[in-house]
Amino acid sequence: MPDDHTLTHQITPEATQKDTAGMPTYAVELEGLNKVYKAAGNAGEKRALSDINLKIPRGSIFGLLGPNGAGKSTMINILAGLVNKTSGSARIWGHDIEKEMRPARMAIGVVPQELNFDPFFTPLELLELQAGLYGVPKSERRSEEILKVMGLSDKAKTYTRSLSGGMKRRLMVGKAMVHSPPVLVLDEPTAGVDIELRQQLWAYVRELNKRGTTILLTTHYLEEAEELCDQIAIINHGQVIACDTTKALLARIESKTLSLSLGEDLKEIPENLKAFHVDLVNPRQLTFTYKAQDGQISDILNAATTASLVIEDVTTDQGDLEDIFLQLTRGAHANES
Ligand SMILES: Nc1ncnc2c1ncn2[C@@H]1O[C@H](COP(=O)(O)OP(=O)(O)OP(=O)(O)O)[C@@H](O)[C@H]1O
Repeated sequence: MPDDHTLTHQITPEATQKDTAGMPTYAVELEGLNKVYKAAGNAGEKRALSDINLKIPRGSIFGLLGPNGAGKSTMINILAGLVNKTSGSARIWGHDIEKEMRPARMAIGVVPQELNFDPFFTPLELLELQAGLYGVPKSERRSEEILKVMGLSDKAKTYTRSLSGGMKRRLMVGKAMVHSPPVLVLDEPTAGVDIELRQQLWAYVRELNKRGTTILLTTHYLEEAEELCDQIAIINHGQVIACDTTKALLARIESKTLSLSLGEDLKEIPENLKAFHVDLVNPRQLTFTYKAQDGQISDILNAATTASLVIEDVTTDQGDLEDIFLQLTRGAHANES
């Protein structure tokens, strides 16, 4: 048996790639990707993806964010080969999902949202079965190594139904890694799990990424994307409405707020303040939203003084992805109407 380092390293993409120079710049590339679901009978069509262009850099942790029905699952299912695209192209690890179906499939592992294994199998049996489905020859299987990396060695031969929630989730990740894919897709990895378990899963994801696996994750938890992802794409109504590094996305948008607590009731926003993005939250509170990088804060305070406001307190808030998301989706709706 190889030593620990080799064991853990074996499930990484570097281990399967002999020549790192031959690796693609982008782990996943989508070009003009469209999906229209044809409904049965006369129910019409549903456009789920509209001209999606996306490049996911090799080695990144890439977040796909969007509200319910935005098209995230459709995109993932196309990559996983579970849904046929209507038009456009998708490449995984440089392989076209249609023209080079097999290498494309081998390059990706998908961890679905729902636990999808038989509770009467043991983790070891499950991984062996999955490896068989992927046609991994017995001599190349690494079930025990994977269990070790996922912290499940001592549970290798117990029924999976007796595993804790966290162990089951880790086993799902292990199952998606049996064929050593360089790209791992996690669909809502921490939906409905408690904070401690979420932290634990994040640590595993980071670890896999550090060893070279490119991670694509969908999430509703903006905090999760902010915490884990290098880059984020926000999709809404089947369209990419923003795609940037997490840092740039945070800096780019009007994400800071400045709240003024007033000593006297204010009936309406003074004329000279209307040039700013300002809300009269209640008669005693005015909230300004501004771009972090614009340095508008002194302009706002000067204007508030000119308007002779009685200011009792000033608070600022950094803003987070939730704010960005709301702004962007609001913008998208405005464009539509
Ligand atoms: N098999 C299908 N037939 C018809 N319409 C579908 C089908 N699957 C999804 N849709 C529709 O396509 C759109 C995109 O759905 P999708 O499941 O990809 O969104 P999502 O972003 O993954 O949402 P969620 O976060 O709720 O999982 C939705 O309007 C959905 O109703």
